Amino acid sequence: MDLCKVKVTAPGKVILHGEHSVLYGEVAVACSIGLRTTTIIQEIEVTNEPTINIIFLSLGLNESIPLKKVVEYFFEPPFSKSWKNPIEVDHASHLAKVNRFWSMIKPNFEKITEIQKQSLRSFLYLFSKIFGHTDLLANSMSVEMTTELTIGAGTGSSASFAVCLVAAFLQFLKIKCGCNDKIFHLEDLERISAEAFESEKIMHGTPSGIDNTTCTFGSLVSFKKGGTPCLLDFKTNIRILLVDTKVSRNTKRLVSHVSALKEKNSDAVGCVMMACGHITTTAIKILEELAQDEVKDIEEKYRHLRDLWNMNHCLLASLGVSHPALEDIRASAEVYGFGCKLTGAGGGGHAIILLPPSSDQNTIDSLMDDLKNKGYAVKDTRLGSDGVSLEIV
Ligand SMILES: Nc1ncnc2c1ncn2[C@@H]1O[C@H](COP(=O)(O)OP(=O)(O)O)[C@@H](O)[C@H]1O
Ligand SMILES: C[C@@](O)(CCOP(=O)(O)O)CC(=O)O
Repeated sequence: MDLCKVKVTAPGKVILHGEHSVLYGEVAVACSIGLRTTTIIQEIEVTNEPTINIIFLSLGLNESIPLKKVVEYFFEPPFSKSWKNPIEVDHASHLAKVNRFWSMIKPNFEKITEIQKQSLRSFLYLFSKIFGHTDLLANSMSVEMTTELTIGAGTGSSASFAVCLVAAFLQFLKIKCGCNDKIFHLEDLERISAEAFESEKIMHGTPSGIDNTTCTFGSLVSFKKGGTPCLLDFKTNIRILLVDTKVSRNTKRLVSHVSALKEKNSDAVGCVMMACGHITTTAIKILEELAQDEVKDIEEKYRHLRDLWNMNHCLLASLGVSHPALEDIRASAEVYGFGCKLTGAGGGGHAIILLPPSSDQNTIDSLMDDLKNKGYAVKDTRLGSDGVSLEIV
């Protein structure tokens, strides 16, 4: 049999509306973006002991572990030659087993960075869960991961990472089982999102599920606390600038800040949250209209969206989750008449700037230059890119 090679990409995401207010019961909406993570799995003919080579380029991580040890430690009969029956494991005990394995195989595991530890834990958790009842792995394999996303800055790098890994493992398994599918079907996507959610739990404890859903399916996902993320049945292709303040922020701290503010000003903060909810609902309606085949008054709709982005930002700023760098970016966008808001928890992280289709490229270039000269990182990308995809290799 030929040596197997699989290449998969998955998008990152931004929260368009509903950050913070989602925690108080309001609807939020997230959207995939055109910046992607890529995973390549390649089988390598065995010359001696087979190994799994983990190469996470964005983390400067290159680890090699003996395949035999992984198989002995995690794999269990009954062995199957089908990819179709996902294995259920108890999350906490499987993760504890993964942690024990890493401490055993890599005695300095506790000394590497927390970011690297998280990625290695997730990797082995997913690998052993997906391949754990198969006896199809004999050769060495390399798993290489790269990303266009900034890691740890609210644009869904962890979900994009997990979705890519699961999708690549699943496709690898399918090929090993003799299946020649060249696309992911709905049941594959549902499984990819569900398995990636387990990795999100490793990274975040109690994730909402909005990130893994958005990075798997692409496009727009709405979400209410305590509910299941809902895939909106329309696509968008809006151009944005994604601006990285390079100011690190702590989501938990910002969430606590808002909660303390609400304790003291329950009605006022309640009204702000409700206003954010109204903005989300109106924005979804406009996005839905913009996704129709024949759209009337496009420019007017973009002006309306711009107002909603600006209003949403100011409401978030009133909660104390903006930052001078975010305000600076907004001021630059305002000079050119563009709408702009923080995305995610705020306090730094990223801002998004809405670019209507009529925007003049020279104007966009000038704005980008202004922002770069001020020290921000700027990416020109689109909202609503495809979800996880198989690439031909
Ligand atoms: N390309 C990647 N390669 C390896 N690990 C990654 C990659 N992207 C993200 N991660 C993992 O995801 C974690 C980032 O999660 P998080 O802090 O939630 O950031 P984000 O908001 O970007 O998802 C990192 O600590 C790292 O463990
Ligand atoms: C502030 C919050 O609403 C969004 C956090 O977004 P991010 O992880 O900073 O992208 C928190 C949450 O929804 O869990």
